[in-house]
Amino acid sequence: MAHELSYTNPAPAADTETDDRRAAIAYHVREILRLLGEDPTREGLLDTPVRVAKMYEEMLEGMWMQPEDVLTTTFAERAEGPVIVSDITFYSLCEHHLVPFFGQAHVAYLPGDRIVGISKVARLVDAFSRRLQVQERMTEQIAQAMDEVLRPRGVIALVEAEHTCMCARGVRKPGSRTTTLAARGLYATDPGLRDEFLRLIRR
Ligand SMILES: Nc1nc2c(ncn2[C@@H]2O[C@H](COP(=O)(O)OP(=O)(O)OP(=O)(O)O)[C@@H](O)[C@H]2O)c(=O)[nH]1
Repeated sequence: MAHELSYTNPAPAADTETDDRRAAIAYHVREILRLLGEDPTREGLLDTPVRVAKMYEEMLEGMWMQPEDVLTTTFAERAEGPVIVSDITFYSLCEHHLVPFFGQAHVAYLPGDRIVGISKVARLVDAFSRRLQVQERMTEQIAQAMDEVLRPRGVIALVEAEHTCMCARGVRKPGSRTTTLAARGLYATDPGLRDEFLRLIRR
């Protein structure tokens, strides 16, 4: 569905809103601790609710990042071959269980008239991983944003991840990995380019 790829997120909250939100989340975490039979006033748990609130702010900071603000530094260069940024480690938060999934993203593009600063590709992965996510949507969003902002001849994103909701709980299959792939432009139509990409990232 189109809206799933939307990058339109709330604008960053004002400081007072951030403070209010942090206090409200901490309040609810304290209640969860109580419901779990814990004593939230004991020393080890005293600061936990605020820590958890800050953790969500950090792990979800991509919610307030727009791809066009991330893919900022570009240079007028023509490169015939692909640019591949591989093994970009990311941590995301599964929207079904609110536990992490993490792994590596590999992104390649065939530049149009401009190349992008390579660190910006890793920043883009952060912008989409640090949200409540599913792996398929995250992969599509990376490819889509590269395509829309940079207008390359082609782009491909491959994400490999371990989901703690599958490893530490539920079906309990540690070590299982999920791979997702999204392609646009020439990478969507030319199997040879896909094969080259997979060979160059050694998968
Ligand atoms: N496709 C996809 N599924 C995901 C992702 N993250 C978590 N899931 C799955 O979301 C599903 C949620 O299933 P439910 O049956 O509603 O939840 P559950 O009872 O906790 O399921 P189990 O994990 O099988 O115990 C599970 O199959 C998860 O493995 C993801 O990124 N992509």
